[in-house]
Amino acid sequence: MTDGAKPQLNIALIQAYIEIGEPGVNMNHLAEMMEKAVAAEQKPDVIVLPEMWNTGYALDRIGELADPNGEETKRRLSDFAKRHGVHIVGGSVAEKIGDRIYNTMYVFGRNGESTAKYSKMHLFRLMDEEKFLHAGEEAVTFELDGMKAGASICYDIRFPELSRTLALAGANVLFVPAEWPHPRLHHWRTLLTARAIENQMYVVACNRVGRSGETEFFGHSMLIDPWGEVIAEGGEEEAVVTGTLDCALPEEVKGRIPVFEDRRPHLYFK
Ligand SMILES: O=C(O)CCC(=O)C(=O)O
Repeated sequence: MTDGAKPQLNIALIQAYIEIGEPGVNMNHLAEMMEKAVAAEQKPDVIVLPEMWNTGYALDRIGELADPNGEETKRRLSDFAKRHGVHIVGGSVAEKIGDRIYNTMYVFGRNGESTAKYSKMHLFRLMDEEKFLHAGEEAVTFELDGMKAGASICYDIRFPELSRTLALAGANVLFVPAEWPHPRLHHWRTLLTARAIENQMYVVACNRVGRSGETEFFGHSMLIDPWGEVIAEGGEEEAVVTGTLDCALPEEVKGRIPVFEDRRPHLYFK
C-alpha cells in the first residue's frame, strides 16, 4: 500500500453469460450487469469482467469479429468508468491490431483514464488459441487506489512463473478473467488458491457461465485472500459476485511467514 491508499476495495465480478460471435449483444448485456453492480448498496471500487466477453471463443470468425485496436471496447469501458467513478479491470476482448488478433485486457481508472493493457501471454492449445491469436510479450502491473495489481488471463494461472514475477514486482492482488469450463473445476479452484497462498496475494478471478457448443463454463468466480481463504465464490448461474479486499492484509501475511525473504533465487535453475 502507498500513502493515501484506500484501506479497503470493494470488488464486483461480472459473472456473465456470453453469446458466441455477437459482440453487440454482449456489449449491451454486460453493460446492463455493470449498471446493476454500481447500483448496489455497497458500490464497487473495482468492476471485473470475464475473458473474451465481446466474442466468446468464436475463433473461426475472430478476424472479422475482433475489435479494431479495441476502439469500441475502450470507449465504452472508459465512459462507464468515468460516469460511475469506478476502476474497471476489463476482462479481455479479441483485439485486432493490423492483421494480428490478441486476447487483451484493458484497465481504466476512476476518471476513465487508461491505466494498463495486457495481452494473454500463454495461449491455450487445447482450444487452438495459438492458431488464431498472437501471444502477448509483456507482464503488466497497475495501481488501484494505491494497491498494486498484476494482470493474468485464464490459462496463465497454470504458469506460477507469471504470478511470481508479478508478486516480485510488488503486486498484492492478481486479476484473472477467464472462460474456464467443466470438467476442470478442481484445477480452477486449486490453482487460484495456490497462486494466492504461494504469493501471499489476493486473487480475483472472474469466469463466464453457460454453454457454448459442447463446452459448459461453470462460473465459480472467486475472491481469495492471501491466506488462501475464499472470501466469495459464485455458483454456476449469472451473477454479480462481490467481496471486499483489506489492502493491509498481504503485508501482514508476509510479516507472519516471510516467504519472500526466505527465497533462495541463486539456487533455482533458470
Ligand atoms: O487451463 C485450462 O484448463 C483452461 C484454460 C482456458 O480455458 C483458457 O485459457 O481459455
